[in-house]
Amino acid sequence: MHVTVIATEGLSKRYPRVTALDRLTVDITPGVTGLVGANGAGKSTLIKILLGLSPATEGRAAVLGLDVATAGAEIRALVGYMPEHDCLPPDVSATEFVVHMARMSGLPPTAARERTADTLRHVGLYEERYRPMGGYSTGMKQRVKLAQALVHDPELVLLDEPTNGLDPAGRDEMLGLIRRIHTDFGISVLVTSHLLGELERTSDHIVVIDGGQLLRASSTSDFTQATGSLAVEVTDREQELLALLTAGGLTAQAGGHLLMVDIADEETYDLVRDAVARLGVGLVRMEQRRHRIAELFTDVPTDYPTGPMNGLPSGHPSQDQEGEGRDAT
Ligand SMILES: Nc1ncnc2c1ncn2[C@@H]1O[C@H](COP(=O)(O)OP(=O)(O)OP(=O)(O)O)[C@@H](O)[C@H]1O
Repeated sequence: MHVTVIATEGLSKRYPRVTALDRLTVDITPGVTGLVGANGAGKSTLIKILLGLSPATEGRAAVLGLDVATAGAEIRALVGYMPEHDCLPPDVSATEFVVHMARMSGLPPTAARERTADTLRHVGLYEERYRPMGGYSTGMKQRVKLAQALVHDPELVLLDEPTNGLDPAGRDEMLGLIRRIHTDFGISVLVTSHLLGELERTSDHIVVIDGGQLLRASSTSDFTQATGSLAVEVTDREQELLALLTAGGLTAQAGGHLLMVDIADEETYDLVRDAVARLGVGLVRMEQRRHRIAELFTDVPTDYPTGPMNGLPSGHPSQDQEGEGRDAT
């Protein structure tokens, strides 16, 4: 087991007019890692460099301990890749296609057929797998793309925008499948999305890039760290409770029967409980509001077509994806 599945150091990719990656240094450990960034942030560029398909302009990167500059073929034998765009031949069935991809990865014919059947079943394609893919829904095509990334039993899969174009139910199913790639098979996953909210649910670690630069890399729990506020709902006398808490040195706001109390430290809970007891009012609930990743980014563009939970780290409204409006969760 590699302690670091992906490591980059000062990695840059410059095109004549655009710097797609700008001195990116990041370590990615085993598990599910979400790579978040607006359209054009450099996610696909990073994936192509990691697969050894596109040379970096400067800097270094290693995948499973192998140098991307010299060991591209070895890396591609150990890594599965799900590309962002539709790339499936319409006249071929999922079974034929995935068997072909398994053979390309070096599996002998019988193993390729067996692995194909298992993998297609795993991603939820059954009888449809014998029909030409031209008639498939977007969700079915995404599943085939996922299956071909998994068929040769890789150590790591790189999934480029796997939820693209899916409706909310399809997206949830895809996110569940992605999670299980790691929990059921122990395969590490790097999954990209411009939607922070969905990666927060799926990933152990989150890496945020913007304009080709690293904005943040940490565990998902650090992102969602509970430093926020305590929601306290009482049956009545909320203004008196507010006065008591404020007198006790806490910062709080009241609205209706609900008070939002800033958590100063562990004692905050005791102070709230004691004040409620002193007033003799009923405590309906007391719960901590966790910050969600998207709330950490304050400069969400106002013209972005989705709700705030899917906010982006900077102002790059989505322009070129087929599924606009699909993000309303
Ligand atoms: N072959 C290329 N030639 C010139 N510029 C490119 C090329 N490939 C990508 N770029 C530019 O590099 C930047 C990063 O692109 P990249 O595709 O990596 O972004 P992304 O985060 O994957 O976004 P998306 O989800 O839209 O693909 C963009 O400004 C893009 O226009």
